[in-house]
Amino acid sequence: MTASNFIPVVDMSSWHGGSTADRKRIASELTDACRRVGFIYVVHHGIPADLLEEAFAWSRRLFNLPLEKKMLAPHPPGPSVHRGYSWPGLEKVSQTIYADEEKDKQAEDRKVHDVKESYEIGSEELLQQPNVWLPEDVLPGFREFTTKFYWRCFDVAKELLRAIALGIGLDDEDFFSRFHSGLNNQLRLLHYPPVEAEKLKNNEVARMPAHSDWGTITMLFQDQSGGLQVEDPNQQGHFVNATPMNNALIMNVGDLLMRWSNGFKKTYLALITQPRIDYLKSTLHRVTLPPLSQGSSVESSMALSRYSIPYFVAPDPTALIECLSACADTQNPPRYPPVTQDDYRKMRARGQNRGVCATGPRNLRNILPIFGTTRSSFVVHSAPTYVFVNSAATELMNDALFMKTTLGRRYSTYMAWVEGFKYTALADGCKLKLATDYRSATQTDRLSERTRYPMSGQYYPPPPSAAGSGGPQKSYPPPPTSPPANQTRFYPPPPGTPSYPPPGAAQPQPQAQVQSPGYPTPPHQNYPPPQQNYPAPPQQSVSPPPKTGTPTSYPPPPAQSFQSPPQHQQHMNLAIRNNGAATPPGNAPAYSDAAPNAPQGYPQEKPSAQQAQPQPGPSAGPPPAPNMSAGAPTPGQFVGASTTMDDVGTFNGGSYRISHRDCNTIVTIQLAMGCPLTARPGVLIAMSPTITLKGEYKFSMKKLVAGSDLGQSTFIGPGELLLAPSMLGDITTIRLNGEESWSVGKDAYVANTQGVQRDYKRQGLGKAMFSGEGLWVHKISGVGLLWITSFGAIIRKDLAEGEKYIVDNGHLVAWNVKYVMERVSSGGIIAGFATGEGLVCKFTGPGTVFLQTRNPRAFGAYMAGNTAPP
Ligand SMILES: O=C(O)CCC(=O)C(=O)O
Ligand SMILES: [Fe+2]
Repeated sequence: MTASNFIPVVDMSSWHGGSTADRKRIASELTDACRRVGFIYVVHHGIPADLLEEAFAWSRRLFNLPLEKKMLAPHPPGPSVHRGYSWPGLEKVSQTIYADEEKDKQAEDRKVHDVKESYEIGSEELLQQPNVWLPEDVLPGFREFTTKFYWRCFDVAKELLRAIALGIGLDDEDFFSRFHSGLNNQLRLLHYPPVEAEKLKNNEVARMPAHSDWGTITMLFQDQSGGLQVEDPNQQGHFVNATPMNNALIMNVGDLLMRWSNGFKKTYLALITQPRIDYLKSTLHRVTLPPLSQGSSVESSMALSRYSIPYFVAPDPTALIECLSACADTQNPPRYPPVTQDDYRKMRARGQNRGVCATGPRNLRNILPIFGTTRSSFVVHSAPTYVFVNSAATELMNDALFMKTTLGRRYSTYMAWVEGFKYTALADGCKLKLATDYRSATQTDRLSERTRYPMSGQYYPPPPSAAGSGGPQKSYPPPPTSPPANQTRFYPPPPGTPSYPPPGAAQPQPQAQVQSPGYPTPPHQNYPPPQQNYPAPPQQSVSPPPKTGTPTSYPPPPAQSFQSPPQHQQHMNLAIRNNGAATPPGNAPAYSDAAPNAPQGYPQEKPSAQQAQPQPGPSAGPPPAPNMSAGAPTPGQFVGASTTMDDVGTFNGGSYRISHRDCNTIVTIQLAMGCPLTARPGVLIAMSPTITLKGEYKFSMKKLVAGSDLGQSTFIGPGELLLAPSMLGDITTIRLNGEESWSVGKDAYVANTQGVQRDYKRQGLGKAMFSGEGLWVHKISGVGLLWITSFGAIIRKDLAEGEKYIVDNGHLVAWNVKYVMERVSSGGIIAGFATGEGLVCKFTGPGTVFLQTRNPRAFGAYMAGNTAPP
């Protein structure tokens, strides 16, 4: 079958200004083609040929730039922002569904990189996805042209959406337009470099594997090279050429229009339902070897360079895509739960980039090993939704992603993301019933984005210049040398919170790397801004006590007058917020601007855009000086390392993101080729198959006491790692600058980058040691990043020179301060904890102490008390 008689052609010339009959005819031709094939050549669409030529000329100019220039606008890590330049091999498109017996084939396929480069452009209005532009002098005029072209394409898109609304039979021609302000579309410039035809044919490399698009419609412009193929909806797995047609655009239906119209993907649902034919199809398509010219053989041919420009039309992020009543009836009830564009996009993006397909049910089985559940089988039924663990898999009908988290030793939660909604179940034996089916989930289980989307990252192979280093581990090609063009952006606070101005001209600058070996640094990042601004402490004082009654007079607080942290740091206080009532009366000590002898902060290895903004956490720069009143910090003066916002950053050879900080914290680490990372055994939850793992055990006498605490796992990139501690708590990053040594509690150590040294030591307790109990800690020094975990939230306390502070042992996480350990008897300052008495540590500044808000032992005792039989 040839393209011309397979993909219908629709001529829009009499759409504009045509009679009602003309418009109805065009609308029904278009919609009919959407029903039968899902792909349509649209001619006389309204974009002039010379404008299209110009667009291709800009694309060629862009991709002809040297790599290091293109890397000045790198695609940010993670699936949430899809903008800027993606180098060959970065993205792996996949949607193929494999039968169980084809597992090996699928694993093989995932190793095949997509040989394409692309540049994604969105609207400037979509703040969640800031554009990543090249510096203007690298390609003057590029930004202006592509922006203009973006909006020109949208004009055409609006007409196509109108025609579809009319063709479906909606009374309201503007129905779809109302969900499309245009800000959420995406213009994609694509270049497929020349490649040996034989390699493409043999699947040694790919151009773009079969997939459906995620939005409402796609308008695709392609050059004359060929290679685009569309699946024949009547013959699964059979693809036909979408031969280039001069000046035509190819329109195809995306998943969201399919869902709106109660459409189907034959591949998934035809097996279980008899689909009606009148649904709009989101058809699989791919880019592969173009037809060879007559007489030439695959062995001797090259697939030439190919350029294409898709324009993805998507509803606004919050638009709820629900089955249209015109497309459902009692025989054909809605097939898909409502979903917002943003939810759906994220679900697809996750699968797309991780090499895990988020929409193919059978791919669940490929996901399971990633989450370490190789011995379990999961079965998902549509309604009610059940998950069976350790039982035989039968049939999978929903699109789902699973993740397992462990709560202590006994309980596991299994979370399923089905069609973008989260289900949670607690294992009781081997059978799990999910909490909700999707209908109730849509109303009651709309959890926060962070909770619903656990996979924060994706595997980014290093840029091509960095690949293939076969040499010794420490010698890697240099990272890209400049930051993305646009890093100055003011992110408005959420509604209802006071807003503080953005940090002045604090644009992150590339900074010399602190660590010695040079790994290819992942591209500089434009992370989303912190989500929250916290209100400033109120200015007013609490009213003085009433004059009547026995006046009680308390001695004034010690004369110490510590200085206030800079204003923005006060706002970052998350651990204890000043609600006004606790503000000390007017005689509070005077504050000045800077603390003498305040401990020095940790140098940034590489500042990120986010780090230029006020943010909490140890990586946010020098610790603020404490603000003391009556010898204790004034409420509002703790610097909470605790936060629910993601902490993101880079290090030499990788990047990290700490997310899900609602007690389910994970750290996602991207490692460049050859970059090592050391972690505590057991913290791994998932990793890319490209990571190599070296288990290493330092055996010594210490092991007798240290047990597994001295063991370590070393992971070597490239790829992604997901690490999580076993406790319910947070994770914090400490940047080590080589000049200090940290003591880290037995259970607090999670992982560190190369350059960090770790030992396990018993603290010299001197006369304070008693009853054989000691305090074993990790002694950590060197240069690099260290990740620690807490039970509960983590609080950072910075101590000025000579400042003293007492902390219960059970709440200690890490410190770099001198300390003295003491036993405090029952009724002492630590009274009230489950142990009744215990060790406390008295610290003397300067330095920093990290505390955890919960005491694991106390919690253990509490749990034991509550789980004992009555
Ligand atoms: O390059 C092409 O022709 C197709 C591109 C495509 O399908 C996509 O980017 O989704
Ligand atoms: Fe596509």
